Amino acid sequence: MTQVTENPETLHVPAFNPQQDAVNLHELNLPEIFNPSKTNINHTALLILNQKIDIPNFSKLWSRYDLKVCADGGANRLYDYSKSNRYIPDFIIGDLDSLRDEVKSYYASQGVTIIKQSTQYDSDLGKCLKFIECYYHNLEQQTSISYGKINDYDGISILYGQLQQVKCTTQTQVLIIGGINGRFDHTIQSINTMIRHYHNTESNHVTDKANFQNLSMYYLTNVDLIAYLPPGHTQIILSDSDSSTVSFPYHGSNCGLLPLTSTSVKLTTMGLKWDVVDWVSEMGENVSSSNRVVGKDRIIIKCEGSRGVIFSLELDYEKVL
Ligand SMILES: Nc1ncnc2c1ncn2[C@@H]1O[C@H](COP(=O)(O)OP(=O)(O)OP(=O)(O)O)[C@@H](O)[C@H]1O
Ligand SMILES: Cc1ncc(C[n+]2csc(CCO)c2C)c(N)n1
Repeated sequence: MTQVTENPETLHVPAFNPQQDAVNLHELNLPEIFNPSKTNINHTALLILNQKIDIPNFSKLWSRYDLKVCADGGANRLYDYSKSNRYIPDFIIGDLDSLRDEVKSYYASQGVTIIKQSTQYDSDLGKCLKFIECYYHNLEQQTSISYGKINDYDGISILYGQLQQVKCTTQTQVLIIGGINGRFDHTIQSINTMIRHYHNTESNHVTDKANFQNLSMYYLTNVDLIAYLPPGHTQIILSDSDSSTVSFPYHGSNCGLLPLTSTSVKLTTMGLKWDVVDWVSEMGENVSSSNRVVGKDRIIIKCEGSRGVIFSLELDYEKVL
């Protein structure tokens, strides 16, 4: 039987006990996204796509993330963002059809590595994500990639295929700015890339799926954060440590559980204003939008099915950054 419960504005949600409660436990640690600590995440990357940068307190994110990559015209956006104090990325990657000449020569003069990948069978977003994985994989294996030797058609994709055969043990977190709420085809492809990445449907090397789960990716807009919650249980951490008070940054925030995959998903939640039990959700049927965070410290979401659900969460930037 499916069930929706309307909760009070604040709800205690007990910590998840993996031994007792289930296998396949994932964690979405919200404070770690805005202020990553080295104890939980080994590597971080900020990926700038080609849309105007309008994230409040962008400079804080910039200083808290290690590797900075711009996808093609994303470099124009970074260049235009601040004329007085220019932000210098580590890499610019893409087919380079959008990168302006003055931006290219400025960043080249600042030592930025510019990698052309002219294939039209992958988005510049896809190329950058593969590159980030290769970059950290390589760092871990202590091998050196000569970036000048990557073929300028699809060299990153080839390198990516080769590296997937070597197990990687570190955790990388990629925060992506600019992939959502501009052009609709790009927005849907951004969501598709996130789902695809998790389920590894793009690579022939499916022998070691764990490799792909070492990289987590999130989209940030000027109003919300978007994440993929895979099949299994996800514990969404709302505060740094267990506190007796309400976790203010996210408490009361609007959120959505959006079944933007190709199949239905059965959802059970704990910590939302409208919690559900065994609730079948799919496009064209039931979809939970305009829900609200009422859980103290955490929310727990269970997804049953072959695919998970997209989670969107409204942000109060004054509080989270
Ligand atoms: N309007 C937009 N809305 C959302 N995402 C975008 C938009 N424009 C670009 N992106 C993202 O930024 C990445 C780099 O963009 P790029 O500079 O190649 O833009 P573009 O030339 O407009 O893309 P395309 O060649 O596909 O038209 C793209 O792969 C995409 O993920
Ligand atoms: C079926 C199919 N549809 C669209 C494209 C075009 N395309 C996909 S990614 C990309 C690069 C964008 O920077 C381009 C042009 C294709 N190759 N195959």
